[in-house]
Amino acid sequence: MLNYGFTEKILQEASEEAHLYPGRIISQHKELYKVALAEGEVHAEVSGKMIHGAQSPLDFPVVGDFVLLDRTSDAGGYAIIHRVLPRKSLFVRKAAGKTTKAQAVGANIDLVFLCMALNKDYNLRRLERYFAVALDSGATPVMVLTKADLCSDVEKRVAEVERIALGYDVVVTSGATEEGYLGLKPYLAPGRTLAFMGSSGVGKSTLINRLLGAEIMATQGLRNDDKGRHTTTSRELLLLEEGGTLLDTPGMRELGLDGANLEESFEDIHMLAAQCKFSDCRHDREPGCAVREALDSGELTLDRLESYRKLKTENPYEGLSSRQIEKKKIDQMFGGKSGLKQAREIIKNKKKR
Ligand SMILES: Nc1nc2c(ncn2[C@@H]2O[C@H](COP(=O)(O)OP(=O)(O)OP(=O)(O)O)[C@@H](O)[C@H]2O)c(=O)[nH]1
Ligand SMILES: [Zn+2]
Repeated sequence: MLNYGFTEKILQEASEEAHLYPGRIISQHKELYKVALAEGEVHAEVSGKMIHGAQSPLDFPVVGDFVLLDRTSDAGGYAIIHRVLPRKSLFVRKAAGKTTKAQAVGANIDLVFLCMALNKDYNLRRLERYFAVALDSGATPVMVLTKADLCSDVEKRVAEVERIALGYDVVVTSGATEEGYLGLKPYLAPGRTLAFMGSSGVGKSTLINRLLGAEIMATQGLRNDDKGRHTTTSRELLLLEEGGTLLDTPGMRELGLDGANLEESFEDIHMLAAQCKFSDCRHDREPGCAVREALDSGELTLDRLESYRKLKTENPYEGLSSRQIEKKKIDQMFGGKSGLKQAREIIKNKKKR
């Protein structure tokens, strides 16, 4: 049980409803969940009450969630999920079009490896976006630079990434050697849930297989022969040999560029902007602009400022959490300008917290 990341806090919360049993979602296929309990694994569905009471798709369980079930065996029919326990973190894919709603892709991830390869894939601006998504989720990000064997200037790259990492760890790995993954090992711990994010082909599977160890690697091999890689029976929450769990879903891997938290990942620019003479400074030609001063002194690069500006125009919901986005949409629908004002207030308050 504890292997699957159950903490004292979770068990405490679960014990408040003594007639229900705590479990953790290990996979999902449409409305059918697979849940790990102390007694084993069961198939489960959500209760009718949960369906009717749901206000958003985010109210439903997702892989990684701790839930409360009505039984410990599905021999007589699917178990029923009655509650989703409070989440420590949540990764959300934000709406692409107007009709699609936010979709949860992973819950209760403690630490997320943001992978970028040290070859042609290397792109600081993209890493900044992943970083922002991670900060938005509540998980702790770790920057992972993969394929070190393909790079002749690793130190320079590390220094560049450290400059955008705001003090979070930067690790270099390589799948080319047996020991190339060892930099990740210190992050494994019993009860801790890890996940990987990064573009396709950067070497996530290669690293994951090393972390999983021999036994589960065979399972992975089987899955690769299979067209449907993630089927009802496949597990998306995996136990690691060294302790801890790995949450690996297609949705998590691909989770890209929306839902970014610009407030935190561009903290340096925000701090500079706060020192501009005018509070509505556009950092263009205004006198007393701290951002332009930083550009002149080399403290801030033009690249970074431009990627910030670009992201800002691409993501009108910058700095807002999923809940706040919903609020902002409503405000915009009914309040026009005042709605926007309110959104700014939210951002300000968020920063203060
Ligand atoms: N040179 C080199 N090649 C690597 C390294 N790690 C992985 N590769 C190769 O890069 C390719 C992609 O690696 P994967 O581990 O499948 O990448 P991934 O990030 O899991 O990709 P998706 O499954 O699409 O998300 C494979 O051909 C690997 O053999 C590395 O450290 N160095
Ligand atoms: Zn300015």
